[in-house]
Amino acid sequence: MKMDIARNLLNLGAVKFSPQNPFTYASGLKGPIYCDNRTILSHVEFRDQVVAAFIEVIKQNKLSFDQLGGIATAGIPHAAFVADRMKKPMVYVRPKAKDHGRKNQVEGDYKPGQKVLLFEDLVNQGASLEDSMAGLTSAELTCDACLCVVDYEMQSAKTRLSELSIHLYSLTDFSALTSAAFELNLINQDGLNLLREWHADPKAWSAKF
Ligand SMILES: O=P(O)(O)OC[C@H]1O[C@H](OP(=O)(O)OP(=O)(O)O)[C@H](O)[C@@H]1O
Ligand SMILES: O=C(O)c1cc(=O)[nH]c(=O)[nH]1
Repeated sequence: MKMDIARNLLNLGAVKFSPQNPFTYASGLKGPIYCDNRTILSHVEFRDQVVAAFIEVIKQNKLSFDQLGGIATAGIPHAAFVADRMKKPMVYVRPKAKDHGRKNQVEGDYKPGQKVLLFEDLVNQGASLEDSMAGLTSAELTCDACLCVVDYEMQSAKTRLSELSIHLYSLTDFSALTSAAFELNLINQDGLNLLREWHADPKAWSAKF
């Protein structure tokens, strides 16, 4: 499944490589790859495949939850499509609480003690997931798992998630994306080496720019 989803993302043009003029990420770090999972929403066949793959992961791993939870913004549509297909309730989590209205960070109708299964589009450093966990905890909700389309398999995110006792399930990851990109001749051996160098130490790589 991971290679198939990776090939489809690459064939859609959702993944861009720009080592000379790197992307700036949500964390502020710079890096040579950007995967725009938001483009999945515009491609109905692939979007259906992604929804089906998420549901397969939930069923195969017998994941239990009271509500599905989308992480704002890019995780929300995935949670919404799956919630609709499975006929399950859903909430979404803002990066921080609103400072007006009901001042919520978690939006929806929920009760203290309920368990949320989170959806994120991509996990890089894991900060967005950590912020969402803090929001769930403040709202007296629990969570022990998150589903994402792409996991960059960063050591910093692994450490963070293990401290938060969150199990991450991904439809594809850095390893599959780079293997598929090489296989499809979108990157050559030098490109692959550069991506691996970035992945081994993203902070040191970013500091060069
Ligand atoms: O694991 P992290 O290092 O936190 O990075 C991943 C996050 O960054 C992106 O969100 P972005 O801030 O671009 O906002 P969006 O979801 O509203 O597009 C992405 O959608 C993840 O939420
Ligand atoms: O870290 C990020 O902000 C990030 C990386 C990436 O490849 N795609 C994305 O949407 N966000």
